[in-house]
This record gives sequence, C-alpha cells and structure tokens, in this order.
Amino acid sequence: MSHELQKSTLRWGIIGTGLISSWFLSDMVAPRADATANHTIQAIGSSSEEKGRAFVQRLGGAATPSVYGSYDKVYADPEVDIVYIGIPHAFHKDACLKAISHGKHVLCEKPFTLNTKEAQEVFNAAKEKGVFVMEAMWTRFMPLTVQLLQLIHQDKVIGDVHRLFCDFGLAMDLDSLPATSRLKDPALGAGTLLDLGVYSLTWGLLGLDEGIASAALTPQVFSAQSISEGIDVATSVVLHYPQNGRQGILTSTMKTKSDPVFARIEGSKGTIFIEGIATSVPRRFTVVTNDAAAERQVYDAPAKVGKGFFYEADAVANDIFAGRVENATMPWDETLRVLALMDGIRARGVCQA
Ligand SMILES: NC(=O)C1=CN([C@@H]2O[C@H](COP(=O)(O)OP(=O)(O)OC[C@H]3O[C@@H](n4cnc5c(N)ncnc54)[C@H](OP(=O)(O)O)[C@@H]3O)[C@@H](O)[C@H]2O)C=CC1
Ligand SMILES: O=C1OC[C@@H](O)[C@H](O)[C@H]1O
Repeated sequence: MSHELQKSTLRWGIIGTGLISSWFLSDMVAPRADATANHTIQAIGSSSEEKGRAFVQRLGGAATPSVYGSYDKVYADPEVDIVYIGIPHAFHKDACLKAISHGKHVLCEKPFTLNTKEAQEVFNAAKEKGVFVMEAMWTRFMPLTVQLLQLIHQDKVIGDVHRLFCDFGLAMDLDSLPATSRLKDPALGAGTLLDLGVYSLTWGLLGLDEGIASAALTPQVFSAQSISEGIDVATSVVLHYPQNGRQGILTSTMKTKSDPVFARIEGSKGTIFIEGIATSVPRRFTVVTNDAAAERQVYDAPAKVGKGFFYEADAVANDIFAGRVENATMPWDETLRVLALMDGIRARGVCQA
C-alpha cells in the first residue's frame, strides 16, 4: 500500500453518486452506539465535480470529503484507504482493477462483476497486490440474517429443511426510464437476475445449506428467463440438492412487487416466514412450528438507526485492521460460486417475454 493505514479509522473513497452511494454514505456518517469500527468519508468521485458537490451537499451531515470530477483521482488519493464502488454493473471490473492497481482496498456493490471470469481477474489482481476485496452483499451481514441462519442450521428450529421459496420483484415501469438507465441498458448489465435475483439466490443458498464457498454442497440448477429488449425481465431458478433432496424456488421479476413476506422456509418441524421492505432487507422473521399448541416466535431486526450498510462496513474495517484480504462471511470463493450459478442460468436458455 502507498500509505500507512490509520488503524483506528477506515478512510473511504466513494465512486458514483447515485442511489446506493447516497444510502451507503448516509449510513457511514450516522452516529451509532453499536459501531465496532470507525469510518470517515475521505473522498467522492463523480463524473463531474459539480455533481459530486451537489451529492455531498444534499446528504449534509458530518462528511467533508475531497470531491473529484473523476474516479481516477479517488484511486490516486493517498488519504483514501478503501474504494466503495457504487456504479453500474458493467463498470465494476475496471473500477476494481484500477483501485487495486493503486493499492486500495475495495468494497464493490453486487453483483461483484458481470461474470465469473471478470471476478477471477479482480481477485487475482487483489491477491498479487495484497489488498482486501469484497462484494457488498450487505444482507449476509445483518444481525437478523445471522440469527436466522443460526436457528435453521445449528438450533434446527424447523427440523430438517425441505424447501425454500424466495422472490424479489419490483414493479418497474421500464418504458418511463431512459434507454441509458442501468435498469434497462443491456450494455450496463441490466436484468433481474444480476440486480434482484442475486438476493433470491443468496437466500436459497444460505437457507438450504450451511456451507458456503468450497464447503458448500453443489446443487443441480434448473432455470428459465423471460427476455424482453435484451434483458431478463423475469427469472425463475430451481435448486435441487441430490445429496438430501432439498429444493429452492428462487425468482426475480421487474413486472410485479414481491409480497412483504418474501421468503418461506419449510422444514420437518415447522416453517419460517421472512419479511421486509425488500428481499435485500429482512426486518422480521416468524417461526411457526408444527406443534399447534406452540406460540409462533417473532424475531425483529434491531431498532432502526440507518439502512444497515454499516454492518458490512464494520466487518470490512475489522478485516482490514487485522490484515486480512478476504471476509469470512463473503469470501472470494463465495462470490465466484454465486456468479458461476448466474453464468449457468444465463447460458441455459431463454424464452422471449
Ligand atoms: N445493496 C443494495 O441494496 C443496492 C445495490 N445497488 C447496486 O449499486 C450499483 C449502482 O446502482 P444505483 O446506485 O442504483 O445506480 P444509479 O443509477 O442510481 O447510480 C449509478 C451512478 O454510477 C455512475 N455512473 C457511471 N457511469 C454511468 C453510466 N454509464 N450510467 C449511469 N450511471 C453511471 C453515476 O455517478 P456519477 O455520475 O456521480 O459518476 C451514477 O449516479 C449497482 O451495482 C447496483 O446493483 C443498487 C441499489 C441497492
Ligand atoms: O440491490 C438492489 O436492491 C434494491 C433495488 O431497488 C435495486 O434495484 C437493487 O439494485
């Protein structure tokens, strides 16, 4: 690395000033009683300095970052420890590689890259440079997710898991969006699988099997995608585990909004219902056992301070302070595994919408 990392505070450079960067930044500057690391917003990189300044002003708060009218200046800023990449999917790989080449650590939004090959290139570069890199799959870091997985896999509150259903649907009026929107333009990596289905797939993988990365079981995958104007507007995936007969039915769509109860996990002793404002943000789950006399158990997320991006950010900071280049909850092999499944789903074939 080109500078000595200040051990007590992780200094973030954010590239892109769209929706996710605004959410991430506001979480980073919000005071929190339960923080396990300190963060500061050191720099913002935008396609224009004016846009970057308006972004900082709009968000207000305590952040007084350097504002640059280019991403390159963020990568080159010696005061920046880590680059947060909040730009369209198609640009993730290049942004990661540029940040890494300047010796920066990287937290890159989901999907990490467009495909496995790109991700492997980034991880190879990170390995060579000795920097930390992680896909920002924030849902995995939320305390409610961690608690849920503990109850399923260690405490076995619903016995043997049989099936898991998960949906992420948003009703998007694609006609009203400009052709350049990241949600519409195939060249930017648009489509439900990479944008929304990655969460349904994540819940399926985590709920049906306690192993991740190389410790995970390999499921058979069946899938169908509805393609319209070059992007998948709906994707359905069935995971089948021949090892134990478990099945996951995992869907994403741009046509309709998911029910607030976005997932259901059925086991030999009961069922768990997961709900939230989006499939990426679980706020509550309910355990209903087959024992008719038993009370249903409701588990809520901790009282809301921000959106919840600080859980992943704290984990990243603590890894970096400890000298680790990967995170145990979202290691490189896990990102590669999810991308490989999505590569296969897209290669498998499609129907016109
Ligand atoms: N974790 C989560 O819950 C969420 C994650 N995401 C992820 O975050 C990333 C960005 O999504 P989101 O913030 O919604 O996207 P937006 O369209 O709101 O913003 C993207 C930003 O990227 C920059 N950009 C660079 N090149 C382009 C281009 N050709 N077209 C459009 N924007 C460009 C722009 O910033 P500038 O002009 O300042 O450079 C723009 O504001 C994606 O990977 C997405 O999947 C998105 C929403 C939620
Ligand atoms: O990650 C996401 O979650 C929320 C959605 O609004 C967004 O399109 C997607 O990128």
